[in-house]
Amino acid sequence: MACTSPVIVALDYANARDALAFVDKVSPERCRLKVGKELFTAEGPELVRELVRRDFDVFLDLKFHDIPNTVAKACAAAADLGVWMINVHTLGGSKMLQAAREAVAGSASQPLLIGVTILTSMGSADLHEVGLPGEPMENVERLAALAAQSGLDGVVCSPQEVSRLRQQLPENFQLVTPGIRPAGSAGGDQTRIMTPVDAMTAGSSYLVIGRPITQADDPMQALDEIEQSLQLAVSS
Ligand SMILES: O=c1ccn([C@@H]2O[C@H](COP(=O)(O)O)[C@@H](O)[C@H]2O)c(=O)[nH]1
Repeated sequence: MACTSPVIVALDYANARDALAFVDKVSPERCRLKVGKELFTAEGPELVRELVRRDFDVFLDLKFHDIPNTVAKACAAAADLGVWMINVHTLGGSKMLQAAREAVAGSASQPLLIGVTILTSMGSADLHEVGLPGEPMENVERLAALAAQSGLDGVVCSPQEVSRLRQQLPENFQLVTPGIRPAGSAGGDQTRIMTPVDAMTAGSSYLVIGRPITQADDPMQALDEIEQSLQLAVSS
């Protein structure tokens, strides 16, 4: 059975043992899983293959950003792992994005190819520091348009940009949103945040959630509560 939940749990663990202790308690129908830089650097592709073998939809969040040839080769290697979604930084520019698009199109498994716009940890002062003028919103809008023109399947953005992007981009364009914080949970290093229900109401396709689940005293209860809040919002 396919997963109908929008929740992608970020497996930001230091090692495979800790990650699999969480994974053993969930099923592929219940949630999707994200493997990011920490876990991938520690454990490599074999853990990704194991999650794919267990039938999970895996988002391999390595945010490739390099010259077009290198990114294309990295995307092809990522696609060959059989993952469901991969990503690149849109700030790599259209040549890099199109090279990634062609590499994925030529792969056997053809994962969704998503472009990271502006990291959800960044506010306007952080953008100005690196020479990007304006607010996160206008930067995200510009980069999301570039991603769409370059043939990507969607973008990573904060939930705060979703309702604006929904008015500008094709209906089937995927809006993948980290920066999700249930009411009362710590923001940590995230700057542009929203609750799971508000993000879905705004039009997010997927909610990427890490610490509010994985660092909770009881991760399964935290996941349950998020799921229940989403179900209640749908039924009300
Ligand atoms: O702009 C981005 C892109 C990726 N992420 C990743 O999402 C999760 C969020 O984890 P939390 O613990 O829920 O903050 C994490 O793996 C990031 O690498 C992001 O946060 N923002």
